[in-house]
Amino acid sequence: MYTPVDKRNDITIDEARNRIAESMSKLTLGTEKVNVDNSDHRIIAEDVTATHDLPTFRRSGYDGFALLSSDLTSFPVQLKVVGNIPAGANFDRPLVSGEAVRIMTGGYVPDGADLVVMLETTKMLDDDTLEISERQKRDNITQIGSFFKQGDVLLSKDTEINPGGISLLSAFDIHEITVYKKPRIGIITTGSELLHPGEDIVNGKIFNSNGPLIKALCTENGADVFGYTQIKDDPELLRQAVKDLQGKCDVIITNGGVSVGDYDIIADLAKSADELLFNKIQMRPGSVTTAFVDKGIIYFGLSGNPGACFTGFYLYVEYALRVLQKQKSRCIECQGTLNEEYTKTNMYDRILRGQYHIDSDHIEVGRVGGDQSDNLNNLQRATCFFEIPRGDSVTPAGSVLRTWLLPFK
Ligand SMILES: Nc1nc2c(c(=O)[nH]1)N[C@H]1C(S)=C(S)[C@@H](COP(=O)(O)OP(=O)(O)OC[C@H]3O[C@@H](n4cnc5c(N)ncnc54)[C@H](O)[C@@H]3O)O[C@H]1N2
Ligand code: MOO
Repeated sequence: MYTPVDKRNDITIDEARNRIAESMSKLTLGTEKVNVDNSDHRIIAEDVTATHDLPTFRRSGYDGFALLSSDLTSFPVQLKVVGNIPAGANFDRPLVSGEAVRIMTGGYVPDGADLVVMLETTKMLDDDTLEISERQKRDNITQIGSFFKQGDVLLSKDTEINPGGISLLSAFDIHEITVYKKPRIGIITTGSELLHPGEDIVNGKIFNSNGPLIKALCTENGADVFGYTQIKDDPELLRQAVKDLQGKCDVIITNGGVSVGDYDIIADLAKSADELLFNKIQMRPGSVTTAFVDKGIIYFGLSGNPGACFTGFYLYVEYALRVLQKQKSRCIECQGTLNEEYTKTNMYDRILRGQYHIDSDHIEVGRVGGDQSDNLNNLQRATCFFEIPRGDSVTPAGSVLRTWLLPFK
């Protein structure tokens, strides 16, 4: 029997994101220790401080000679070369007036010496006599603690570590750091039309392309996919799939079944949840994207249509995962200039999958592939979204539009 459609309360993209941010900020991720070598893109859970000054010794910035600046009063001046200090070597006595040592970049500047003269501005008169003819402008010495003093914060809590940070920690011989655990995600794809990999194609059935899309996007965004399942449009199977994930996941992402059809089982689950965040957004595609909280887990119900699923992930799930990890979205919001007229109109803002080019003074955006929400021919190629404002007028070329540059593209 036909069931009347619920009236949904539609909200803007920004309002939906605000509701997500508020809910995500109530979740906390545990912490764990990881090896620094494996910490790229992990989020540091406590300040990491310098265990010692850096540099730990006065270091030569150039290949040349270390000497006492007080010896350079008149020119030319001759000094006796009393040793050689390659990088890594020690020099066990203070240098005294009239002496110089050959030194390499990174070499230990001996006590007493307060100046390194670059090799290019020196002359050897014989095997151990050095002549300097010019006044020196800089001492060319990197002083102890000039980069970091012991106790300085190297990387502060909630920083996303990158290879630069890994190198910094390695410079202090720090091998292990405390990071937040990765968000644990469960993915449930729904649809009686979905084939399993390797099955024969038959009328009405399709391969599941959104499941692998969501899985890859979660992984790319620093989450651990704990569960992944594909079920038919059956509320009992959904209940079982949710039960299997409860207690193991921070976030459950479902796909399909959020619209108003007879088999939209996620829409029904959302209705009985502890808190509905939204189930209608003033955008296309993905207007039925849904989010709710139930038993401490945050659910995102992404649309089944591939274009809508893709768009919904970046605008809401990526954003949520980043908020959960105390980071800003990696989708860079900016203004893009439309490269050609767009004639379709809609009652909701339309988020088009596009490509961008950075010109000298602006970012140009244009469509790529089809704009229908069931068309997946541009998911690989899309590098940005841009927003065609709602209304009934054509959007002319040159319009300046809200744009999001997509990460890892
Ligand atoms: N009467 C109405 N019908 C529809 C409305 C509406 O407002 N009133 N909204 C339309 C819009 S817009 C969208 S988007 C879809 C959203 O539907 P659901 O999110 O509930 O998704 P399904 O109905 O389950 O599937 C839609 C479409 O996507 C395909 N699909 C599903 N899962 C996958 C997958 N894992 N991989 C690839 N493709 C998938 C599915 O076969 C359908 O073709 O509802 C419209 N209808
Ligand atoms: O919400 Mo649907 O994806 O617009 O076609």
